[in-house]
Parts: sequence; structure tokens; C-alpha cells
Amino acid sequence: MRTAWADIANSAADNTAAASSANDGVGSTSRPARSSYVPPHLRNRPPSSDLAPPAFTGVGSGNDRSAYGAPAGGSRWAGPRADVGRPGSGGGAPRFGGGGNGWNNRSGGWDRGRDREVNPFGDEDDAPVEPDASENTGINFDAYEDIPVETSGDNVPPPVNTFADIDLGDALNQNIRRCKYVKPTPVQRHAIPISLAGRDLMACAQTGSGKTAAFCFPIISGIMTGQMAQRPRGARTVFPLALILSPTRELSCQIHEEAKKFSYQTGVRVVVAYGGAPINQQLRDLERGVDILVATPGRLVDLLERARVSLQMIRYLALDEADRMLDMGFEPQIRKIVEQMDMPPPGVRQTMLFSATFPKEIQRLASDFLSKYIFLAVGRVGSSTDLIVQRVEFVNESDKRSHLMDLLHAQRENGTHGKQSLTLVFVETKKGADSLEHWLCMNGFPATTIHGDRTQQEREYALRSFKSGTTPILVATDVAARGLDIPHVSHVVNFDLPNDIDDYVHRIGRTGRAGKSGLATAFFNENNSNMARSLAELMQESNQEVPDWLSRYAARSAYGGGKNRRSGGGGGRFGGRDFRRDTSYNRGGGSTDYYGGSNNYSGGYGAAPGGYGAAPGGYGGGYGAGVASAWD
Ligand SMILES: Nc1ncnc2c1ncn2[C@@H]1O[C@H](COP(=O)(O)OP(=O)(O)OP(=O)(O)O)[C@@H](O)[C@H]1O
Repeated sequence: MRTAWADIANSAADNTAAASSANDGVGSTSRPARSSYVPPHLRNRPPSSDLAPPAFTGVGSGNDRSAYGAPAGGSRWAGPRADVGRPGSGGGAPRFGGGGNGWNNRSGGWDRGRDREVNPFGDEDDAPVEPDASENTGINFDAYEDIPVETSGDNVPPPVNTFADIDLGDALNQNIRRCKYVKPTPVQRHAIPISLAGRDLMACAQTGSGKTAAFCFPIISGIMTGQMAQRPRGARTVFPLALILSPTRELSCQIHEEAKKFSYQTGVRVVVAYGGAPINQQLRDLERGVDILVATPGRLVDLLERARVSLQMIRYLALDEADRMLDMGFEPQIRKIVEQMDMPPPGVRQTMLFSATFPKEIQRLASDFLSKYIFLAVGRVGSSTDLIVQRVEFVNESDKRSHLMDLLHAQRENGTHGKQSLTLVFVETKKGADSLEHWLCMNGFPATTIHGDRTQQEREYALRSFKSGTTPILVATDVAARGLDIPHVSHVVNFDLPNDIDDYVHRIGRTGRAGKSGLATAFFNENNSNMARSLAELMQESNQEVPDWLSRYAARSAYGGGKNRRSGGGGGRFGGRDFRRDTSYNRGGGSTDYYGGSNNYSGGYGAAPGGYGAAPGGYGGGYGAGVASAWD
């Protein structure tokens, strides 16, 4: 692994030399006035006269995004790198041969007048960081190595094995080292080259497997190195180049924090906007400049309607938890943002959709937002990682509290209920969350709660208190089910099971992240019989022991009950993966409208077991009002 970083270091040294010889002398010597626009790739350039403006090589592109500046991944400084070896490089992502050192080796951060970039890595100095064997170094990441990967679409760029295989630029590489990421996770290995090649992407990979970096790295790198058209200067309107949407405020904040780390000293500025927090502070942040806007849909619509944000210059659109963003709760807002405002259309902007789950009906909806996209599945669509030990226990409604108490006592006795071991308990309703929290506290188990009826301040306080271990139990509704990356969550309890197996996958995915193991316990009773079959299948698929009684429930129950989205007529859970391969969607047969050409489907999964998914019933899913209201 160290070799990989040594490779980067060596290539960086080479690149420095290349950059200085390629550039001869017209750099700006003074900091621009606050009002003048400075393209991101120029912001961190040394204030000396020894750097020339870039020789834009106008490298060819297989995409047609040039109307909005350079083709995504197409324009790089000083021509393509020979060692990148990306396929279809006509439309590939040639890199700037100088490796970006011309501007990346400056430690000053943003050039925006009064702003000084805070070091998101804390007090560490700026010395290069060697990977530390204790954290994020890929321990157990080997657990992901033999996961089957499926890609489909036209001319899929091959995966890379190391970060050194992809030229993300020195500043970003240094931040990757600071994050102590030694090697890319499987989804990163596949998704990053695809995105750097300028391709649209629908990516499905297990919870906790590093999807955030998989969409952030190409965006940051693209903004750093791309030739962007001059952004208009509205009186108070800002024009971000990238938009990352996520369904909850907390997740948007988390992505913002991550993206700030990845973009530290790159000159790329990331701003977050989300509901429940004072808009004025967010407006002030936006006014200071924004390249990447991370937002929840509601607050973004507000900003768009006030004309404080324009999407006219968007080059990159990423939807995290994309299936959630496009289901019934959010779809109208997302359509408004993406289709009815001023965002460039698919094929002009680059669109990336990520989630751990992707029901086929949602895939079909999502295809409206994409152009000639590549479908990537790392592991089975909607599967959970077998790093999570799943247990299901039959517990009657009236016994749930005492059963939970037994579990917590056992944890305490085993010494696993310390600061380093957090327990997340999911319940169905907001009232239920408050009442369980109160009861736990009364019984000597410090707990807090997060749900949609709490103020944003209370939600943030609860999350902080949980993360720090002050209250090692968090009782939550589905507002905390997706995306949150909280270290040391060792146990997820589904006190109330959700009505949708995908929600279960996301909930239990709050543990067993980044190669670490975790435990998930579900309380099951008669009220959950519509979940029996999908739950048993999911457990089987993740090599878990399925109790006999659950198998009997599963055998009795048919798909299609309740709100099980899996029952949808899209072929079911274990059918084909990319919905474009499903004959019921394949209008023309053979090569379809969706592919826009031949495909190189490289699947490798066995046939669907047991005829699952043949059940009738269309997409009858959806969320009860109480659940939906937990979201932003
Ligand atoms: N290459 C890497 N090496 C080591 N750790 C990594 C790497 N990439 C990501 N991580 C870490 O893995 C954890 C999970 O990443 P992330 O939150 O992006 O997962 P995810 O796939 O988006 O999960 P979810 O589906 O729950 O949203 C994070 O703590 C992140 O810092």
C-alpha cells in the first residue's frame, strides 16, 4: 500500500517539474478584488509571475458538454497522461499532464479576500500525512474484495486498483492521505474512472462502502482542472458548478463536512444549505462564493425561488440516496429543481446517482435524469453487507420494552456498552421515539432522540451527544436511517421493523461500515408478517442464519403485502439488476433506447432464485404520513 503512495509522491515530483517547465510567466501577481470572478482552478495559484495561463489543449471528448465550458473530464492541462489508460479516451478523461502542481502546492487555501479556509483536519500541520495503520487503512476492506460487480452501458471505463492509478491532482491526493484512505473501495475503484470519463452514472453499492468519496472526488477534480465558462455575476445570485442533493439535513451536513475535507486547499469552495436552520447565515455563506452546493431539496427550492441561487452553470449533479430522492415523497421537488428551473439538461451536465438500494421502478424514473449512463452495481442491488450480523427475534408488541432492556443489560455486562459502543434504536413514530427515550432514561440508560418533530437545534444536539458517547443510545425514526456515518455504532435495534425492506437495509447499514463489523437485531411479530419473505431472503443472501419460524412466516406470506416496494412489477429483488436489461422495460428488444448503443454487460450473477419478483402489484410502495414527515 505504501508503494501506492510512493507512486503518487514520485509522480507528484515529476509533475512539479513538468508544470514549471510548461508554464512561463504570466501568472497574476495580486489577489483579485473580491468582486472579480476567479475560476477555481486559478484560485490557489502562487502569487508569483512564474506561472503561465494554462495551455488549453481542448482534448477531444465523447460527450457534448462543451457548451457549458470544457467537456467533463475532457479538458486537462498539457494533454493527456499516458499512464491513465482510460478506455474510450476519445470521451475519456485525459488529465493535466503537470499533475496540477502549478496551483496545488500552495498552502494558502482560498483566494477570496477576507476568507481564510479552516483546516477541516483539525490542528494537523500541512505536512504530508503517511497512512496510519490504525484507521481507515482498509482493514477489513478486503471483506469487500470478492463482491461481484456488474456494469452495463456503452464503453464502460475499466476500474482502477489504487488512487495512484487515477490522477486526481496533488491537493486532492494529499487530502485522501489526510483521510487515511490507503486504497479505493470497490465502488470507488469503478465509479471514479467512470465519472472522470465524463459519463453519467447510476451506482448501487452497499451501505458504508464509501459512496460519498466516489461522487465527491470526480466533482472536485473536475472543478479543479476543468475549463469552466465565465460565471455570470448576478447582483445577489450565485452560480454553483456542482449540486449534491440528499434527503436529510443531517446527511447534507455530513456530506458537506466530507466534501470540505476532500477539497481542502484545492480552491474549490463547498457550501451547505438545509432546512430548519436560519437562512440568513446560509445566504451569507453563499455570497462568499460557492462551487459545490450541498443541499436538501426544500431549502434549495426556497433559494431558487428567491433567485439567490441559479443552476444555470451546473456541470455536475449528484443525488445521494437517489432512490429516496426519486420516490413519491421527493420526486416532485426533484423534478422541479432538475427539470423546471435553469439547470442544463442531461447530456450537458453530468449526473451521478448513488444509493445502496435501487428498486426498478425508481431506476426507470431516474433514467429521465440521465444520458447514456452506465449502471454499476457493487454487490447485489439492495443487499446488505455480511459484515453485519443480523438477528431477528420474535417479540410481541407488549414485550418489546422489556426485551430491549434485556439486550441493553447484556451489552452492559459484556462491557460493550461503553463510550466506544453506541446503540441506535429505530422506531416507527415520533411519539414512540419520545416515549421510548423517556422510558430508557428513567431506567438508567442515557438516551436521546432524533425525529422530525424536534427542532433542528435539538436534532443536531442529539446527534452530537450520541456521537460523543454522552448518550450512547439514540432512539430514531427513519430520519436517521440513511447515509449517516457515525463511528462506533456497534448495534442497530429495529424495535419497530419498517414496512419496506430497503429501509431495513439502510437502517442496519448504520453499523458495519467501512469494513468494520456490526450487529443488527430486529423485533418481529405478527404485525410484520408482510416483511417475512423479503427479510428472510435478505438474510439468506447476506449469509445470515434465518430462524425456522421466520422461514415458516416467509413461506406463508406472499410478496406484495403492505408497502413492500420490492414486490413491484420490475422483476423483484433478485431479478436483473440494471432495469434496462429487463424485457418488460425493453421497448425495442435487443439494444434499447436506454443504452443508446451496444452494451457490455458484464454481469456474473446467477439467475434469480425461486421466481421471486414475479408477484403482481406494481409499485404500490410509499411511506405512511408519519414516516414521510420525518424527512426534509
Ligand atoms: N477508500 C477508503 N478507505 C478507507 N475508508 C474509507 C474509504 N472511503 C470511504 N471510507 C470511509 O468509509 C465510511 C463510509 O463511507 P460513506 O459514508 O461514504 O459510505 P456510503 O457508501 O455512502 O454509505 P451509506 O450507503 O450508508 O450512505 C466513512 O467513514 C468513510 O470515511
